Amino acid sequence: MRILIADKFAPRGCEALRELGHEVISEPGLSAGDLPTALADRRPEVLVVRSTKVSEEAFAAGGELALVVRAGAGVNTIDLEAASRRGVFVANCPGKNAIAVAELAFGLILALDRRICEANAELDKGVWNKKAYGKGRGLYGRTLGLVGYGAIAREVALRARAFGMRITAHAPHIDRDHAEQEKVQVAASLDELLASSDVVSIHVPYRESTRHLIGARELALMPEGALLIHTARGGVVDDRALAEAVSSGRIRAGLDVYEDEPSKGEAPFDSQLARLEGVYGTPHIGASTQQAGEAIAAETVRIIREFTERGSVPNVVNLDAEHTGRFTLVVRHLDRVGVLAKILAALRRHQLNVQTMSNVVFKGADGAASATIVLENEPDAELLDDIRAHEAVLGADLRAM
Ligand SMILES: NC(=O)c1ccc[n+]([C@@H]2O[C@H](COP(=O)([O-])OP(=O)(O)OC[C@H]3O[C@@H](n4cnc5c(N)ncnc54)[C@H](O)[C@@H]3O)[C@@H](O)[C@H]2O)c1
Ligand SMILES: O=C(O)CC[C@@H](O)C(=O)O
Repeated sequence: MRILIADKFAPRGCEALRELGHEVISEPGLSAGDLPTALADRRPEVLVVRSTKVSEEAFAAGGELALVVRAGAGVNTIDLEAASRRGVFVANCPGKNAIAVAELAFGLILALDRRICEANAELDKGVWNKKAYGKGRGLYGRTLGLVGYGAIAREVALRARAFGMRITAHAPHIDRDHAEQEKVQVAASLDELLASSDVVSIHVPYRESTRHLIGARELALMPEGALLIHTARGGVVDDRALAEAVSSGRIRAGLDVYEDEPSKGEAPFDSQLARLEGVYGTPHIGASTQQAGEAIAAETVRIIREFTERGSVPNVVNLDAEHTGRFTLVVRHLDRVGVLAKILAALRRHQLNVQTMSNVVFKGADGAASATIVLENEPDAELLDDIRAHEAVLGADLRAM
């Protein structure tokens, strides 16, 4: 297969893909604007991206594309609807950079509490100012509020426990057993979490429903002197409202992501928010450790390998989970050419649409096989009789799901 890698990617990952026999084209400098032309010229079947946006236009140009791998967690940079319309699988690498992001989030928390950045900047200028910088509040016994409780938030919680912090979390679906085991309290609401936390750390994906999840109203709920850590995705926080809250001196913030951040590795960035005194900022480097890069590359290789060798896509994010069908038809049959086609022809005669289908073969030289066919509508008895009447069919059963 031809694989286009349109972002920086661990060299070990490129080598592993070549060892599997794939043609790998690495173009780390490609921008979102260049991507449609690159896809039309190179005609890859697989595209690997990190921050590079994959637009409707890119999907339209990439006629051969069958799989897009987001070498990271967030998939908001990929037009998933455009991918689904063309039957292109999109997969990500969930959790593989979670530790790296948690480490950065903690770096920001510690640095803000002790004002390490300003203290260091003054020392660099030859100024000794123990008086000003000896006023950290300390983390022990303070409350950390996690917005979202997925892979990254859990890693942050693990580290917070080591610092003796109390932890609360808010997310739509929290595994309460896991939370209890990890000594994480489930907040009754986002508002309650914001009002009761000394440090709030955000770990939710960017979607329509999480756009400006944290705006002026939510920021106003945070106690005086609290810290807001945002390493999730530009757009989850209303940056303008955050700039006002920080400018007022009520809260301070540690940020890795911004609403107007560049998608390139190097670019000018004239951000009023990032320049504020009460803001510590990093240029979207949460996932950028050598360890995370290698873990992401290994997962990307695994996804591509599964896809090319077995046709299945681990971590696929654009399949219709709701549309799983209501009836399962299990047909045991002789493992011969044409039997499945006959079963499908019977389904067509009865106007039944297949949702998912799989076929397994029993051990043995001249064996039998079993097909599992998931349907949305209930087949009538006549269809079952039709299928059972086939000389190569050993049995057919219908189950309601
Ligand atoms: N800074 C970086 O470099 C970097 C790296 C990796 C991921 N990220 C971002 O962090 C996000 C989270 O990553 P993850 O691996 O923890 O994802 P995850 O899918 O494991 O967890 C997401 C959590 O958010 C929760 N959630 C969803 N909507 C919510 C809402 N409205 N309110 C509260 N909680 C909500 C989910 O229930 C889940 O608990 C990613 O989507 C990505 O955008 C940033
Ligand atoms: O690849 C990166 O540098 C950022 C990735 C990160 O934002 C993610 O969602 O995994």
